[in-house]
Amino acid sequence: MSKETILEVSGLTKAFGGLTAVKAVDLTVQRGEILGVIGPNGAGKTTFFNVIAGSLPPTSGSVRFKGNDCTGMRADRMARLGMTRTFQITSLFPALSAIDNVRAATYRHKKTGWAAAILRNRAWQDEEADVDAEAMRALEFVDLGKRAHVNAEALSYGEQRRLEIAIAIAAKPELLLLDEPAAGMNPEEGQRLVSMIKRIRDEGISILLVEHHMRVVMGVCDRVAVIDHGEKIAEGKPLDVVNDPNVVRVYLGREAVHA
Ligand SMILES: Nc1ncnc2c1ncn2[C@@H]1O[C@H](COP(=O)(O)OP(=O)(O)OP(=O)(O)O)[C@@H](O)[C@H]1O
Repeated sequence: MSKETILEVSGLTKAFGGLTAVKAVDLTVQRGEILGVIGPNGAGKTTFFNVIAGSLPPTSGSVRFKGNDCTGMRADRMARLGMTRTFQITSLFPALSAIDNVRAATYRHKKTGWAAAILRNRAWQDEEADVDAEAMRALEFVDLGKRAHVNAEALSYGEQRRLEIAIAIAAKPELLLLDEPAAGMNPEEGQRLVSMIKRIRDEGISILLVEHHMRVVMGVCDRVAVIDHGEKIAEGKPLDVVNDPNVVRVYLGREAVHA
C-alpha cells in the first residue's frame, strides 16, 4: 500500500444467498481525493458501500483503512479510527433540533463516561462546551447554522440531507463515506451539494461517494469507478470514464450517461 492510500478495498465480495451483489471489487482511495462509485440501478453500489462502512459483513475480501484491517468492523469503531459514513434521513431524530441531532451523534465519540455525566464534573462541562461548539461548526459548514434550533422534521428535504452530512463531519473523520447524497435533490440542491463536498475535501477530508446522479459525480470527483452487476467495469478520470465504451453500453437504454 502506498503511503498516500487511505482506503484499500481488495477482492470485496458480498453474496445474498445465490445472488452475488458485489464481485471481487478492488478499489483504493488516496488521501485528499474524492472518489466516486457509480452504476445503474441494482448494480451493487449500496451493498458495496454498506460492506465498506461495516454495516454488512463481506462474504470475502478485505477493507484496510490507514493500513489497518477493518474488514467487517462496526461503524462506531471505524468512526473512532477516522472513517465515518452518512446515514439515510431515517436515522435522524425528527423531534430533536438540528443541533441536538448532531450533539446526539457526537456523544458517541466523547471521552468522559456516564459517571462524569452524572457528576457533571469539570471534565464533563469542558467537553459539553466542546460538543456544542463542534456541533455548531458542523452545522455552519453545511449552511445550517441559522436552522440549528429547528426540529429535524421541520427542515426541508435538502436541509435534512445536509444535516446527515453535518452529523458525519462532526466526528472529524479523515475519510467520509457519502451514501447517495444527491438522491431526491433538485438541480439547485445538487449544485449546492457539489460545492459543499468540495469544501469538505478542502478541509483535508478524503471522500468516497456512492452516487447515482452523473452530474454530481462529474462535477465533484477526481476519479470514478463504475460498477455493473457487482463488478467494476471501469475506473479513471470522470471524462475518460463516461466515454468508455463499456460504460456507455451499460448506461445506454437505461439513462443518459451525461444527464
Ligand atoms: N439484503 C439483501 N438481500 C438480498 N438481495 C439484496 C439485498 N440487498 C441488495 N440485494 C440485491 O443486490 C443487488 C444490488 O443491490 P444494491 O442495492 O446494492 O444496488 P444499487 O446499485 O445500490 O442500486 P440502486 O441504485 O437502485 O440503489 C440487487 O439485485 C438487489 O436486489
